[in-house]
Amino acid sequence: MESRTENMKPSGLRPPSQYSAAVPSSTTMGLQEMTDSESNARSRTVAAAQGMKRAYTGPTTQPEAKRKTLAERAGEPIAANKPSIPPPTVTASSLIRPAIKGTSIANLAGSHAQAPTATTASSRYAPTSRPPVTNFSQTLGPGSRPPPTNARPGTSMGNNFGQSTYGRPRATTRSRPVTAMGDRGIEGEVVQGQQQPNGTKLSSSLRFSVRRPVRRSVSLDSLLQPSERPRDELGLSKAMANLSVDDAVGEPPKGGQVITKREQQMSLHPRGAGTKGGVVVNWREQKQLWGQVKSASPSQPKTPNREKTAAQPKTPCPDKNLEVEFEKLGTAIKSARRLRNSPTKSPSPTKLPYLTKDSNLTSFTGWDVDERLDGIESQFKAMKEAMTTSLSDRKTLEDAVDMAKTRVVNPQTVSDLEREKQKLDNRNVQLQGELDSLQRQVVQLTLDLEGEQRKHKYNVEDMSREHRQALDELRRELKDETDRMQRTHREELEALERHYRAEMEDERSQKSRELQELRARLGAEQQDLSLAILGKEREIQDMRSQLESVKSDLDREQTIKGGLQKQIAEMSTTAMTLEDRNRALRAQIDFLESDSKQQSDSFAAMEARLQDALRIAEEARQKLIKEETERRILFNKYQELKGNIRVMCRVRPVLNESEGNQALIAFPDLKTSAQIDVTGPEERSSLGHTIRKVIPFEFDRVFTPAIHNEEIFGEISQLVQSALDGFNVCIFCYGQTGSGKTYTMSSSDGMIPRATHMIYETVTKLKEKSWTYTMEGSFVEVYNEELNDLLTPNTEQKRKLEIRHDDARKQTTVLNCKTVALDSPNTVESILQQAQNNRSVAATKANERSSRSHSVFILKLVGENSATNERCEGTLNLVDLAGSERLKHSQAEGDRMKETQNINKSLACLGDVIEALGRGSGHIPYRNSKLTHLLQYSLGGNSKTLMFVMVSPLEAHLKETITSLRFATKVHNTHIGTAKSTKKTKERISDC
Ligand SMILES: Nc1ncnc2c1ncn2[C@@H]1O[C@H](COP(=O)(O)OP(=O)(O)OP(=O)(O)O)[C@@H](O)[C@H]1O
Repeated sequence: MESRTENMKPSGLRPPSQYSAAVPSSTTMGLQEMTDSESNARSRTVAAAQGMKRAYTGPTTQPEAKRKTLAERAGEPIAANKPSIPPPTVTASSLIRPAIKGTSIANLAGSHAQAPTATTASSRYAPTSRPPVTNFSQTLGPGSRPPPTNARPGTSMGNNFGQSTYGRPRATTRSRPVTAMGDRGIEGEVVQGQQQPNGTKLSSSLRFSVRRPVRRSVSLDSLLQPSERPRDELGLSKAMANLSVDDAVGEPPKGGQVITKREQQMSLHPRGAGTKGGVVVNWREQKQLWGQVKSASPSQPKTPNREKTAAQPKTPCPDKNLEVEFEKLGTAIKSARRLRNSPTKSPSPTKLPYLTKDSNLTSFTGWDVDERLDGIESQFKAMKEAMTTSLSDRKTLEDAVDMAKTRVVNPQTVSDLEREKQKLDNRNVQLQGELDSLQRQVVQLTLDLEGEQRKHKYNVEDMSREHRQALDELRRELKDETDRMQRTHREELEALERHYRAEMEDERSQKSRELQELRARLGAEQQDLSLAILGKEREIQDMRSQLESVKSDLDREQTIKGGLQKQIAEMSTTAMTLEDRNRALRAQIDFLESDSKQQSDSFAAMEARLQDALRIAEEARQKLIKEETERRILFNKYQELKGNIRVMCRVRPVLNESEGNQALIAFPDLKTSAQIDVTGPEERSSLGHTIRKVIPFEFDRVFTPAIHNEEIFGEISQLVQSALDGFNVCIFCYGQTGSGKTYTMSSSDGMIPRATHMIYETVTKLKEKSWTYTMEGSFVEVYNEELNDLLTPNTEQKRKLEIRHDDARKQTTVLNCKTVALDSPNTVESILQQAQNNRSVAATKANERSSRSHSVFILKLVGENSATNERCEGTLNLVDLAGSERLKHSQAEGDRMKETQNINKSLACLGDVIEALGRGSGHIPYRNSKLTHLLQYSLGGNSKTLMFVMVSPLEAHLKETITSLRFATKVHNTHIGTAKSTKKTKERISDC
């Protein structure tokens, strides 16, 4: 057996002592007496080996197997002559493997000597499904089992009982001579039993030598066709194979013969016929025996075997034993299953040999008992079937034995057998000779083949060498070629690189030259362009100046053209008149030429009527001039009746939400539009309540935020007319910063442009009444009590302005002040723009662009009437006062504070002057401030003064608003010149 089997653990199902004691000694052991180790394939080997080891002291100590006598051999062909006996379908190992405690498959096999199990020992690793080996001869030949590997140990048939393998090299086992078994002997390769690691030679009796001869048998089978073999030889081979299988589990040899235990028990073994027990013969031994037979058979006594056979006590029929043992086995399996299913049940003491929970399971606690039991059961069934088959085979064999016995008894049969033996020997010798010649042929062929192989090998080596050399040569050439090509390519590459590099350098230098040229050209072009641009700018400036001059020329030409057109129109009118006159005169001439009296009377009447008409026209013209003069006097009286100093109030609208909350300002009398109610800030009443007073103010006119400049000018246009009539008129705007003074006075549709436009229109109309006017305008500002000329640019040297009063004419003149003749209405816009630019404007916290000076637009109007020789000289002063905010509120510092102080001072002086005028005081403090000094003849006397008090609608400016309104009320209550009714207003408390 294989050496590894020794390493296998012993079955835990039975103590080793039990099984080892049971195996070798008991020749009649039943199934129950077999240990699990024996029945277990893994343990079986050990058990067998141990058993064998105990039985044999060693192969070397055993005597050589006794050669079979002819008598012993005589019975064999008989059994072999029954080829119809079916081979066992179950392998020995498959029988052994599923066995449970107390069951020994070897014993089973031994007890049924008629059921040979021609399987290999390796079948313990093969399941029962392995295809059964029909018989020994069937395992040989092509297409049979695969050849065993060399690792396999020696066969069971030769090594153990035939001879020792000690000191016998394996190589010597090849090419064995023909054995006593005829063709079988030479078919099998005799393999020596292998030395086990423990030094013992394992018995191969548990294995079968069926596989071993396979390798050699292939060639030999091809040499010896089965059809050529005698039928009886085949039968003999099979019988021998069967015998060897059965004997595998047999006892040690007795007297040089290996006799199984079963053969000792039963004399019915087929090979026992004519002999005392079966002979264990492996192939090696068979070959030896064959030689022995050849040499010793003639002198071999025949009778002992026969006697031995005859003397063999007939063993009781094993069928019954088998059946009993099968029953026991079945019962044991059932019990085991029951025990498995009811683990709490104590095992019966009588069934101790079975697997119980008390069994020594330490080594196999991990086994799956159910699976194992299932396996055992299935294997048991298979075994049962095999045994059934074996029994039938046994019966057949028994019949054959009986027949053989009959032959033995019959001397004729013995002689027949001898003859047959002789024939067989002859045949064997003949076959041996053939085999020798065949072997020689084989050797020769082998030698030839080897020679051919050597030759071929040398040829191959030569060719491969040549090929290698050629290949090396080719490789060298290829390498050289590759190197050469690479060198060439490298050189070409370098040359190309040099070439392109040079080209690139050239290109680069050329490009850089071009770039430099381009840069130089670009720089020159840029210079030219900048020069051209400068020239163009100069041209543009020239063109602009030319355009301006052309424009002014055009204006002048247009004016001239207008005048000429007028003249043409007048001339054409005159021409038409003259033509009419001419026609009339011609008619008159014709009439006169007619020289009739009627014509003379008619002419005289017409002449008289013409004279009347001329007289009436003159009277009407005189009346008209007189009426104009009367209108002026009446108008002036009307103005004086309205008051020479008038106060109007204007509330500007809220510009946007960011300005803050709106003050509570009401306009209660929309009919007269003369009242304004301002709700004052919160106050504490005497009772401690928080109250807000509603302060009513009344003026000549109150303008709501919705009123535009046009409507406001309608109110002051009469004052402009007064100026045209020769009165001094002063219209000024008073109010805190941002209340809308400049907007009312100097904006594009403010009072100044509107007044000048009105004056132009009126002057044109007055020409019909023989009035011609000259208009001069000047713009000054009072800043920090200094007079500034706003029409002289700040860049120019400004001379100091001085105020001169002409008491006789009641006119004021400002020396060194630029005066502009207003010969067209457009001139006023340019004057206003120029003045606005030169006006002192500084940033304050109250208003970003607050006017820090009082500006005064002075328009002198001088009119002459050619018809009446009348002359009038009036002055229209349009004053935009500086912001009237209080110093505390404005938080002015430094220069701003000084400005504010001067502003407040001049405003205070204005109030004082107005108050003095109202009181009719003999001394009017005009000289207290530059402003009042400048406006001396426009305040008081027969001058007309209009003060606009400007009101901011914001809650934040409420206090300033009230202050301004109170100042305006004071002015409004001033009586200058004519009597004026004064109304008293009373404050009331609003609902808070
Ligand atoms: N009636 C109005 N309708 C529309 N906008 C107005 C009106 N009155 C004043 N404004 C605007 O209010 C702003 C302040 O007005 P304005 O400059 O005339 O105030 P001011 O009293 O002259 O201030 P300052 O004393 O600082 O010169 C301006 O932007 C102006 O256009």
